[in-house]
Amino acid sequence: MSLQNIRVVLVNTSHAGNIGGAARAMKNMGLSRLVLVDPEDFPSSDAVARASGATDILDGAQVVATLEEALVGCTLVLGTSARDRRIPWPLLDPRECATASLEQAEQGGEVALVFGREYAGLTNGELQRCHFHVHIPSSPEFSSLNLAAAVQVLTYEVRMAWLAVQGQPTKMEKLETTAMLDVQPVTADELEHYFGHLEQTLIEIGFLDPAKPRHLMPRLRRLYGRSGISKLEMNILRGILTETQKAVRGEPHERRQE
Ligand SMILES: C[S@@+](CC[C@H](N)C(=O)[O-])C[C@H]1O[C@@H](n2cnc3c(N)ncnc32)[C@H](O)[C@@H]1O
Repeated sequence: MSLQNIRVVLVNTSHAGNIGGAARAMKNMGLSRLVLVDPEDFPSSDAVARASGATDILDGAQVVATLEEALVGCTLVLGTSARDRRIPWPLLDPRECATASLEQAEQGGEVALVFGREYAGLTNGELQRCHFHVHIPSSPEFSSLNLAAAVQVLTYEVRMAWLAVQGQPTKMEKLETTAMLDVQPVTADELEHYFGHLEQTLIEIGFLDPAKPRHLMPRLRRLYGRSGISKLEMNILRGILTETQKAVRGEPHERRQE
């Protein structure tokens, strides 16, 4: 499972809440290996609170004293930065970063996604330890994301790349039964039954005179034909017709509960 070869490294984080937020983001996206370089406040109840259930990631986090220790065994190191640095460096966007990470991990390599301090980011020395720099293309006027939000963006891209490699869908496939009915179009025969029901009801309420039908039904057919009606919508319309018929016939009817 290649995602296990990708670690998230947080360098010298000040706010424990951001560690929790990063853990939550990682777990949401299927990543599990968190490495903390010299965190200011960890373990911490703030981290647990922000992790919102991703406490297994916090419990399993490796705490080390230096970035060198965090990068032991890594064959690809990607350092994130909110701003341009003085020395130009090979730069990837988050999508390219995810593809490169997955390719490396699929080949059995070890990948580190490195994130900097809340107030100062990564130092130039730390960035120079990275093979590539990654910049999230945020607004140039306000380019710095919250640390946990930056982790979320990169891990999301990793997940999308991973799903593509696995051939797994990125859309929810199994809809609830009601939701299925809401998107499934009605068939021609269901529509025919509906038109029969509609015509009968229009006659019963006195809106359609079968002796002089004019062009009412063809016009209504044209109207419904344009609407791309779903099975659920058809069920609602059929229910309205049934209740209308009961009302004109003086039969008792049930109040509909939505
Ligand atoms: C709050 S930012 C640090 C901002 C810091 N003033 C700086 O100039 O780098 C904390 C960390 O989030 C990540 N980050 C925030 N915005 C980012 C962006 N637009 N692109 C890439 N990483 C970003 C980086 O890891 C950064 O070190």
